[in-house]
Amino acid sequence: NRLSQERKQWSLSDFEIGRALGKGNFGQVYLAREKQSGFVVALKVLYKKALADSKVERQLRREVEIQGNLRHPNILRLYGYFHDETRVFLILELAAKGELYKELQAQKKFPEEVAARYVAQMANALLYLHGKRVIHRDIKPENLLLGLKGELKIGDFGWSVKTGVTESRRRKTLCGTLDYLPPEIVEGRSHNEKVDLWSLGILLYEMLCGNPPFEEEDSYETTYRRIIHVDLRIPDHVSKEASDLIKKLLVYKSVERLPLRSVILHPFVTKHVQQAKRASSSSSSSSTR
Ligand SMILES: Cc1nn(C)cc1-c1nc2c(-c3cnn(Cc4cccc(C(=O)N5CCN(C)CC5)c4)c3)c(Cl)cnc2[nH]1
Repeated sequence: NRLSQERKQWSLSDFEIGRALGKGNFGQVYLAREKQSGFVVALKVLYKKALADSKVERQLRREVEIQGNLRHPNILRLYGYFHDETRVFLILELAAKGELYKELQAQKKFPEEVAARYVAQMANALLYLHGKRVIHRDIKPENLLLGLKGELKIGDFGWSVKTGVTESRRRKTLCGTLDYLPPEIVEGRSHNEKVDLWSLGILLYEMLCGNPPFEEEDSYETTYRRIIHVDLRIPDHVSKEASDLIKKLLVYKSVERLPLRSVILHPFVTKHVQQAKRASSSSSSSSTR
């Protein structure tokens, strides 16, 4: 479609703006329709003043650079961007069913088969990202959206980094909740793409239990201590397969965390999720029935 034409100079007059869909730290997101093609998008409006005050321009540039080059069904497309004197506009794929965290708030917790489907979709998206040497670093419900068929879409790359072979030593300014951060980040040590495996474990726990595992009522220090001690308590209502997968992801030593390929093949996932048939098995099977 026209939107994905590279290097088109977009401007606000190319769009009809609809209702506000949601808002975040630096701006709002509106439903919008590109006038020429009628293509409906989500237009994220960010205020330059707010971005400058919080020194996140570099982060925004990285977000646009990274997300603009990604193509995956479980990653929200960034079609392009433009700016005027006071605002930056990101032209994003519309996730028809909105924000995952609102769904999680409404339902308190998800049934295991729903959580298993989201874990499989996250694992596939992370396999794709890590294959391109991108670490997301901020996997949590607030950054996840839902497409038309209820499929999960990673919607925010504000904290992602493209790393070379060496581990990323970038210090993460610890703003917001610690809940999803792995020990190596809260302890300020070097970290690599295995931070996303930890966050996937936290996400699975929160989807099944309704709260992240190390959450403490407004006590940063206690959360910090529970993370570095991996002080994990899994409620009895969680199945043994789900509990096993959580324990294999929430491991202090990042090298010992279950690799993504094993996550996709884990009994908790295979019990609920029909894996895409491997090409060889489907083509080789002759119809004997
Ligand atoms: C359809 C539909 N129905 N409803 C009720 C909502 C939707 C819907 N929303 C979106 C949205 C959307 C809207 N707001 N948000 C949340 C939002 C909005 C603006 C900025 C942020 C933000 O700053 N973020 C950075 C911090 N992390 C934690 C978080 C990100 C975050 C996302 C997008 Cl991007 C794409 N498709 C959508 N579809």
